[in-house]
Amino acid sequence: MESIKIDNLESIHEAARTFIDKMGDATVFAFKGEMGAGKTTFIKAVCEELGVGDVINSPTFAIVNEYRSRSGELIYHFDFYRINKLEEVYDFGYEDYFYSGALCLIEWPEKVTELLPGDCVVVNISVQSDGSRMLTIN
Ligand SMILES: Nc1ncnc2c1ncn2[C@@H]1O[C@H](COP(=O)(O)OP(=O)(O)OP(=O)(O)O)[C@@H](O)[C@H]1O
Repeated sequence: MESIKIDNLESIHEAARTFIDKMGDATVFAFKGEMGAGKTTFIKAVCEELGVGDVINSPTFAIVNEYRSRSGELIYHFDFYRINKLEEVYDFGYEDYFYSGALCLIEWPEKVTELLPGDCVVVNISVQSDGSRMLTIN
């Protein structure tokens, strides 16, 4: 397990670069954390560091947003918060995304636990008493 501390919003890009350095060959990342923990904010910083030029928003209404990195690689950003039944994810064709080899950054993976690939990396984001965030990577 590795940890990255994010002291404040000013240092989030530095934390995102540290995270990118640790990603290795993994492609599917599940970001867990309570509402407001900072999942969207951190994913946005990671995407910006990867050179995504598009606007990065939580895809709450779309389930998935698709971006391209500076080097042209596909990035999928999921938010499964509104998923109520796994069938909704089957219908949407999750395998085409999770097993595509493209980078998948997932918010609310708890909603689709059964469908996540075995080699999915879990990233927990927790709010500390001083407002900083602690990322733990498993
Ligand atoms: N590292 C950080 N330091 C300080 N504030 C932060 C940090 N990360 C996020 N925030 C702030 O916390 C708030 C919630 O962040 P964000 O929307 O990213 O949370 P979330 O985990 O995606 O929430 P939800 O599950 O509701 O989508 C925002 O106002 C954001 O600016």
